[in-house]
Amino acid sequence: APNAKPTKAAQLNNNNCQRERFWQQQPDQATTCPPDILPLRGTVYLLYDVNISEGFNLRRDVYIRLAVFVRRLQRRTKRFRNVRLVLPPWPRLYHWHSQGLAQSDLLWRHFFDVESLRRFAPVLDFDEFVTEYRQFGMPSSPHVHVSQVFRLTHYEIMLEQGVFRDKYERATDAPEACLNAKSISGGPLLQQPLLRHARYHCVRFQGSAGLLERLLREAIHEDTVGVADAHDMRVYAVLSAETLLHDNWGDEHFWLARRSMRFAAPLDQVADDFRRSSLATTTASAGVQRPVMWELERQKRDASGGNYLCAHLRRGDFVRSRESTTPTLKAAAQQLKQLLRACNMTTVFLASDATPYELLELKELFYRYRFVHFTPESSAQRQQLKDGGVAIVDQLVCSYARHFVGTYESTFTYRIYEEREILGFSKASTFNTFCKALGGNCARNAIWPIVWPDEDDDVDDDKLN
Ligand SMILES: C[C@@H]1O[C@H](OP(=O)(O)OP(=O)(O)OC[C@H]2O[C@@H](n3cnc4c(=O)[nH]c(N)nc43)[C@H](O)[C@@H]2O)[C@@H](O)[C@H](O)[C@@H]1O
Repeated sequence: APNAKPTKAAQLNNNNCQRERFWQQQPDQATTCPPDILPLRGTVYLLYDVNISEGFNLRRDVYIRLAVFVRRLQRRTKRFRNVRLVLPPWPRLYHWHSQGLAQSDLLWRHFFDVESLRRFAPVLDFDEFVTEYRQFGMPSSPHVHVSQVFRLTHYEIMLEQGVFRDKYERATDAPEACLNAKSISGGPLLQQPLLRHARYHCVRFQGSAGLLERLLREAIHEDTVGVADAHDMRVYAVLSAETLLHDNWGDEHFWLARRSMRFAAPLDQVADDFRRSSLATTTASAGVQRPVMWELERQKRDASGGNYLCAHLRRGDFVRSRESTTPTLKAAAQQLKQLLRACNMTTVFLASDATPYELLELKELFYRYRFVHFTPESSAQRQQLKDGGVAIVDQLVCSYARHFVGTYESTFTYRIYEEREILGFSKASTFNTFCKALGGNCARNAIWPIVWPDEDDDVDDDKLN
């Protein structure tokens, strides 16, 4: 009968079919799914979290470690064909000082273009994961059940007879802070009260993300011994994921993942508008490449940039904890003026976490120049961007500058270097570092240039086994 309620099985099958189409990115192919479509069985959801004290830009790097790992896992091994990396909601970070903004539990799509991430690796924003879990797993359960949680911690001694070996072990004799699940973050797993976990392990871990494959296989094996449907859905979580190293730092896979990290369109728009109105710069006039999709980017080194110098001057905790390498405001201004003269420019854009008082002081030091700084134009815009979004706008404005200088050992600066590498600037205009004092012989940041895939290389040549 046409109005009969679909059976539970048919409903589930249809759900599975819709999910399959979602992942194949063919949403419009058919209005109804064939009834005999195979459900997406054996999905493994990998949740992860990063130590609460880590900042935004290190977290971006940890994402790349996991995205490269999960993409490779999915492409290479049948068991993990349906692996999904779940993006951890952003907790309120230590550096997000502004009051009166809703700054905890932010989804990744607030900052990043998740569809773009998804074209590199199978990732889900947290709410998408919960929806999938409910639809295809346990529709009636109020909680999401994580089978096993692995909290990573370092070995006390890293070298064995002078050799660094990749290894891990479940630790029963680790410090209390690791062993005690309750002390993870002083709250629920990933700060998400709806997550419930069964087994919790403290794991000494040393090595790259690739080593997680063995850990996951062991966990799946333990969970499926004697279970009727060994290919049921599974959820695992890795905590303190910053412990993982890159499988191969700076190779073409790293850079594909990095290029797929496009910012959310509304943030891009704010940066675009600001560059146009305050710095008379557009994508075209800066001669940078920004095709709609990152897959269309090509090797390039001739971007000219807008007619301004950008400085990322890290203050805040750096002033105290990195006193020996962080310049005073006066020393920073001296170095910038020297650069302005050398580049024959009169405008400086400053990205900084400086206090309003420090900004005023800096502005005075540039009285003969044009000193530009981004602040949201209204309280509504501040509410929309939040502290994390304002920082991204700063990074985007610096990425389009003719010349850039950043702060020693700041991951915020490193992400700007990377963005400029993708946009096509010369290395000389990008990899520059403030010294403690003008004319000093100082340590500089490392230069890690972009690696483009060979035109003939198939970077997706991983084989299923
Ligand atoms: C050594 C480590 O350095 C790490 O900092 P570092 O790598 O610079 O970079 P991040 O880890 O991103 O942390 C710095 C945070 O401070 C704010 N911030 C820094 N510079 C700017 C800027 O130019 N504009 C705006 N709007 N905001 C800025 C922003 O919230 C950013 O995420 C710290 O996270 C760690 O706690 C530790 O101190």
